[in-house]
Amino acid sequence: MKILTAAQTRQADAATLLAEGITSAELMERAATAFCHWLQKRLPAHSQRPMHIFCGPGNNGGDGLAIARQLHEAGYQPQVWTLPAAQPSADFTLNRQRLPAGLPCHEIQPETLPQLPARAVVVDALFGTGLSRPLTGAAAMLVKHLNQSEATVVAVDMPSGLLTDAPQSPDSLVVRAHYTVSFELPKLAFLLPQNAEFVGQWEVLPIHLDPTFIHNAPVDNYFVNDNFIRGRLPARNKFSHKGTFGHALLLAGSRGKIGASVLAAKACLRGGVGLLTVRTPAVGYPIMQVAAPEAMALADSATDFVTELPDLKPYAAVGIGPGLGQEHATCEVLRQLLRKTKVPLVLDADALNLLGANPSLLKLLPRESLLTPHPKEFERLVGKPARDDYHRLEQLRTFVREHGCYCVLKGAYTTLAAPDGTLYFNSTGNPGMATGGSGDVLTGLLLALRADKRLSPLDAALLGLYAHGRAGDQAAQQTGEAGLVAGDLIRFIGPVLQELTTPLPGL
Ligand SMILES: NC(=O)C1=CN([C@@H]2O[C@H](COP(=O)(O)OP(=O)(O)OC[C@H]3O[C@@H](n4cnc5c(N)ncnc54)[C@H](O)[C@@H]3O)[C@@H](O)[C@H]2O)[C@@H](O)CC1
Ligand SMILES: Nc1ncnc2c1ncn2[C@@H]1O[C@H](COP(=O)(O)OP(=O)(O)O)[C@@H](O)[C@H]1O
Ligand SMILES: [K+]
Repeated sequence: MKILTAAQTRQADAATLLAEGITSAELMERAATAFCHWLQKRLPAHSQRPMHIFCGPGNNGGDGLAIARQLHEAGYQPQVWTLPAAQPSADFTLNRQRLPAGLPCHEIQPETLPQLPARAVVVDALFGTGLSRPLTGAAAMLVKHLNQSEATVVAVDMPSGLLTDAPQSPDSLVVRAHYTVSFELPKLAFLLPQNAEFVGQWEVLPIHLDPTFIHNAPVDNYFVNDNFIRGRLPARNKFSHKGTFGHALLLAGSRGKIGASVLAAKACLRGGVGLLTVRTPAVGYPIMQVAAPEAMALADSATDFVTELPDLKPYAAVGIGPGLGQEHATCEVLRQLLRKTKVPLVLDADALNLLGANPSLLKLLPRESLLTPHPKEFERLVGKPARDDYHRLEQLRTFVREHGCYCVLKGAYTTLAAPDGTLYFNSTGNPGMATGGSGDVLTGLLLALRADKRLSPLDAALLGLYAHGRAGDQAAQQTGEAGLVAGDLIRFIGPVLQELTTPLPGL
């Protein structure tokens, strides 16, 4: 799914009007109907909860007025409030005129702000994608009032005051919505942690914007949902053998962190790798042999950490990092690996910390390597903290372009950056996965997919992220989010990959 900018969203609206030969008011009606269906499913007309719809002067306010009319027709009894405005938009004016006489509509004045008890439902239709500057005056006062109330707030398209694809100044007022109901495609603002307190739980409803426009729109950002992943994982050929899916090498573990290497190894095996060899410090050798008998273990001559790089000839991909530690000798293993490898690399955890601490190593990074930092590891890699989430995304684009690599910034909506700077925001996963070892599982899974020669680097990374999150979602259904541990993810990897496998064409 593409993520359009605010400007592209306007163009998509215009293209739709042209392609379908409809008026902007008709498109607005479509958005309002979609919103009302959403609300009606959750809040029946007979609930008797007081409802206040706040409308701005533009088309977001126009949406609010059309929503008020439609809800009124469906038996709700909303109160409508409009901001004083010199030049409301044409569709605002049209929908203001279309409000039925029996529907109360007031202009907002400081002294007439309505009481908003906890039972009240507020529809925020003040500003959407057309916001061009921080809120001031009556709008600012109203947003303060909404945010101080305990009412349930549902934002139309955007929480008012939030910019669609750029940070607003830190002291700007933004509505804190519990729900944001948007149209057609997700907005970049919804995907960033710093906006979570405003956006709340969000949803996108289809309003059938022109598919040709969307198809042709050049974008820097994609939202990775089920449709976007379908068709990327080919079915296994009947005559495939273990060589088809590659022999992976994993360098992981140190005393006290052998568990990380076990989690990564098991995830790699469940990810469909043909063969797996794990280089482990001597202390991990018996553990690995017992915990993951399907993997071959190569014991290092050192007891507590990895000091030797095996001969790389047999391997189709190499993963390094989980539980590795940052000993000097281990750093030298990483240096040799970066110098010698001719196959895809997956780098995680301490391998990334070593890269961050030794800039000379970063220069050796082979092109198309896949790095999987969480935000702190990413900060160490680039050497300076991000000003905010938008700046971090810019740092991410710069980093992948400079190093010709793929980089996965982990978190909710884990973000994959491709070497050309395109960003892919993953849609699966849940906060139950914020637990030690989830990242090790991801590394193992990505290693398996990078060893599979049938997959491009981009498809391997996208599939890995999506399947990892979906395994987390399925695991959490059984364990609950709090009860989820990283090991639970592993047994769902196989079934999830099966679900994502492209079936034979139907007859
Ligand atoms: N046009 C269409 O065909 C559709 C538009 N839709 C709605 O239209 C919205 C976009 O409408 P608009 O482009 O009119 O934009 P908005 O309604 O978001 O706001 C624009 C208006 O607010 C003013 N404004 C911007 N920032 C302000 C500020 N800080 N303080 C005071 N005034 C400010 C502008 O001068 C303009 O009058 C979308 O978010 C969506 O809700 C939907 O109905 C879908 C279809
Ligand atoms: N709130 C969340 N929503 C979705 N996924 C999450 C969330 N929190 C963490 N995750 C996922 O869990 C994994 C955690 O990885 P990481 O931070 O490296 O942990 P560890 O080092 O303990 O393995 C990442 O893949 C991340 O995307
Ligand atoms: K809004």
